[in-house]
Amino acid sequence: MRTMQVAVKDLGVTYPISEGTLTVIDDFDLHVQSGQMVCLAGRSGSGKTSILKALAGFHVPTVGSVTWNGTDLRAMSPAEVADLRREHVGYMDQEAALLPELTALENCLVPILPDGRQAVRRARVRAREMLEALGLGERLGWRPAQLSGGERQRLVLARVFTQQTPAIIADEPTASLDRTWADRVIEHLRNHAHQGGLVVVASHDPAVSQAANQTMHLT
Ligand SMILES: Nc1ncnc2c1ncn2[C@@H]1O[C@H](COP(=O)(O)OP(=O)(O)OP(=O)(O)O)[C@@H](O)[C@H]1O
Repeated sequence: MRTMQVAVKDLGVTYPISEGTLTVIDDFDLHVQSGQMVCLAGRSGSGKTSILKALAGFHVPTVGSVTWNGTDLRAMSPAEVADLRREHVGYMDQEAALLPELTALENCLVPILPDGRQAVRRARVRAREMLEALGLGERLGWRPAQLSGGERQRLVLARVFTQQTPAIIADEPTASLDRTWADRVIEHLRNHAHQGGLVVVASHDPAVSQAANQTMHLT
């Protein structure tokens, strides 16, 4: 697995609002490398998702920098950032953007499509394994609307693991899961780090924090 490291330096996140700007994150620093799982904890609205989105390059920081393996995201074109996410930094969203017309198995293969037929064939085997491991073996041909909230969340996780990116960024990956499934998902994320992956998770779940090497509490 490719070695990854991410350095966040003096990060500031602001949003334009009708009264001017809202500063959500100010002067935030973080350093994570392969083999580590880091948890971002803190009250709702403290800015966890904003940090994860900056890490994944969904918005370029106005203040400070995010650097993956020595390359500042600001020096990368939008296409290069998209490639970074597809090949190296898998992102699992709270809103779980799944394509409604595609089955669970097909949804897992979407990020692999640009890699061509052979890669998709290989990924199909991996996708099945991940879906089975996450309790969706009987749901391979089902569409997202036919799944429960917790099943959809596990499907998004299966998709991220199918991508086999060395880094995984996950936003509240256990939020819709019961304790048993939440613990299994945490185990998968921890194993990814143990096997040399890099994991950053935003979570309210104390079990995620316990499994992580480091927890940063946002206020
Ligand atoms: N696009 C936006 N425009 C304006 N304000 C925003 C925008 N996105 C987020 N915010 C505000 O930024 C703050 C931080 O939001 P963020 O989603 O990062 O918090 P969070 O810690 O992940 O919250 P939660 O635990 O509830 O998911 C919130 O007060 C939110 O209202």
